[in-house]
Amino acid sequence: MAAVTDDFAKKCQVKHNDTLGRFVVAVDNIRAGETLLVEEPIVILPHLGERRCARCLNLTTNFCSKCQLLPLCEECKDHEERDCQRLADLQLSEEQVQQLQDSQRTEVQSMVKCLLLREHTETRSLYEEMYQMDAQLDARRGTEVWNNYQANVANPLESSGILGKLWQGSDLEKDVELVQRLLAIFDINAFEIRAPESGGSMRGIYRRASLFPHSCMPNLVSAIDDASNGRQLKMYASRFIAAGEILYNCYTNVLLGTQERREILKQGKCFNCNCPRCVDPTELGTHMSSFMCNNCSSTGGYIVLNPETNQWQCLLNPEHTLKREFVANMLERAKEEVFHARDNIYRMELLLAKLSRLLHGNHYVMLDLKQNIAAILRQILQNMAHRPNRKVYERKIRLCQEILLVLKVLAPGINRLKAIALYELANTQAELARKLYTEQELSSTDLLSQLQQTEIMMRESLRMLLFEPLATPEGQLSRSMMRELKELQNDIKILQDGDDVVVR
Ligand SMILES: C[S@@+](CC[C@H](N)C(=O)[O-])C[C@H]1O[C@@H](n2cnc3c(N)ncnc32)[C@H](O)[C@@H]1O
Repeated sequence: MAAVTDDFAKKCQVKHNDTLGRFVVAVDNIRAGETLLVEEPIVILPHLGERRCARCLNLTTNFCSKCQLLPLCEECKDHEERDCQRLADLQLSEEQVQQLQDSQRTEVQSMVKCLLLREHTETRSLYEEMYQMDAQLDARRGTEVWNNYQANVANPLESSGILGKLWQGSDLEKDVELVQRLLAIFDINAFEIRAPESGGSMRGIYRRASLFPHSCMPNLVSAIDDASNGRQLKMYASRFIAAGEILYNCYTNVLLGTQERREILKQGKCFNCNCPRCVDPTELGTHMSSFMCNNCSSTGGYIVLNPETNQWQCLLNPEHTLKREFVANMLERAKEEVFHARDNIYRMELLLAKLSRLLHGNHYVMLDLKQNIAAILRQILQNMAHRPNRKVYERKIRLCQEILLVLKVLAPGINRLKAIALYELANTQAELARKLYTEQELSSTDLLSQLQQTEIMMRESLRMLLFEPLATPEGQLSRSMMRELKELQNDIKILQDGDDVVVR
């Protein structure tokens, strides 16, 4: 566990300042796609409210019958012997065990898993490194999260007697905030990793990767290989990085608006993000949080949150404003409507048309709708029994182009979302061109030119995805794209040789 490549030591330097705490800078120039770090997690934890088998990480409600303190699913016979034995040796009473197994207290098991790292000489240094991570205790003390953790994790651990028994003879008991510190370290430093079941996720704590500060315009990409239970993390440069530049990861979803991203970072990670995107009310001209100005919409007037006045004001005429409560209520309603329209393409298209009178076409709520519509169109196009007509292809192409335009600004360089949107666009354009050619609505010269354009997009997408570890869904996609690209190149060659019958 927790092996790390030498690249980090060679290419990165850890520094400290008052704003960022510890952060990392590039020692030398770094090429786009260059790997900086390959690292295994110190520990893998379930999300709050979930329990996962200590052996296979599948969701379970069962516990190991020997130690009774760590979850073990029905399929797995045992978990790590030294952990099991150490816990069994504590000889907790039935009542104490019950207290710790309470279904409201799932974080207790995560804490036990981490405390066990300290118990073995092989893993003690990992525990100590984890303990040094940023915890932001001053910002968290007395908050709702703190109080919940106190009631559901710290107090039960304390009163069950497990801490006293584990720490007998050491002075750890004097550290009255130790449990809160570790819980805060999980919240502030964890990376989201894929769980064994489809769509599920878990948390991973990584020694070096947790040192990278956040920017909503990062210059790094993180990818977690989930081929095995190892969940190896790779961090690579998304663009050229000059020596001395700070290396930034992104802790949030780039397809959220500034207020939402900042709120997540403030609540979850205890800092105010002041990256170039967060301080620009137009979000680098994408208008991902902008409203239409009723008075100036014909002349391109958009209402944005003016950082100086803290009011929603039109960029063309600051007299035109929206009340903060109106903005908040409107967005809440819009998100609810999007949620209810999900899976129904007609309702989503109607909602998109309705919201376009209020929100900029790139507003993050609009982009969410567009992504959902594009996903349904993909399913329709994949099922030829639907006999999709030209308009379906054209609609999907348009949506992919609109999403891509925003991503090109927000995520310059290598980016997974951009690569996938580009692939979706290329693929749909090629399918439409082939369909039109078969229906004799496109000449072989036009088909050739369309397929050549598609090839350029496909190669660009593949160029980005090839940096992904093979065992990730994106890594797998890149392998199937290579096959598609070969077929495409084959068709292009046939058309160039003038043997168009084969392509039909
Ligand atoms: C995962 S840790 C990063 C490493 C941390 N600075 C340290 O000293 O260990 C996340 C914490 O770093 C700080 N941080 C990261 N990015 C920041 C940013 N853009 N602005 C201010 N603080 C930031 C915040 O305190 C945040 O809770």
